[in-house]
Amino acid sequence: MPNASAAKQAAGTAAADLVESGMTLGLGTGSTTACALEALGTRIQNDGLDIVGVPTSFAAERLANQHDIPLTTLDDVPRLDLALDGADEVDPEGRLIKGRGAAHTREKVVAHAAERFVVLIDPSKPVDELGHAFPLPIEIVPMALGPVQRLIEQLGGHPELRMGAAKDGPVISDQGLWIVDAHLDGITDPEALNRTLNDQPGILDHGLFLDLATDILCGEANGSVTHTVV
Ligand SMILES: O=C[C@H](O)[C@H](O)[C@H](O)COP(=O)(O)O
Repeated sequence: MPNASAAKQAAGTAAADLVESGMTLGLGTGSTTACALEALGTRIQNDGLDIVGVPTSFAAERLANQHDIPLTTLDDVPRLDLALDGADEVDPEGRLIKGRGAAHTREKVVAHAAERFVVLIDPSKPVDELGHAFPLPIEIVPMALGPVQRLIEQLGGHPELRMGAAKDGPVISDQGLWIVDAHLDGITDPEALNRTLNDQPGILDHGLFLDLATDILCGEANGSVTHTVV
């Protein structure tokens, strides 16, 4: 992946090194996980690594195909050995914000099905408190836009319907739904917000990932990687 930073490459390579033949994998979405998929493709080609993966998005599916990574679904493989994925923010307790690429709903399904959920980041991702650097992505049924926007305002935040860069109108997720980015200026109680959002009709899922990460691999620009077990 020539455009990825050295830090992302380091995290991606370290993640691929955790993989053993016979494993079932969750294949995450984003630029950091793309480095891991490329490294896995190289191991398949050079070492005959025997794996099968469940992709978390159409983008991940296409990348996996490019790297000759065999694919399956959670219909056929109920548990995964390892899920590899990126994050937008990681707090000191290993709680995450994900979904800058609007893939968080499938990513959460896959992470939840995995024995280990390995999060690949670079030094720009660790934060003291979630929700300052990135808004919280919320995938919604389009007709629930008004109620969800009002909920975010009641929570003291600012909702923004995500608009397409390459098309007019809202970004459409892989599920055909819309994304509202909740600008919250800090999430002081992620567990309470998680419960509130999970209780709101019309929300399919949101980008708070709590109690899911088991390992954080943080790549550095010099090629070293810090492995934190959560
Ligand atoms: O929807 C996108 C995903 O949650 C990504 O895993 C996340 O945004 C991190 O992406 P990147 O590795 O490109 O920073």
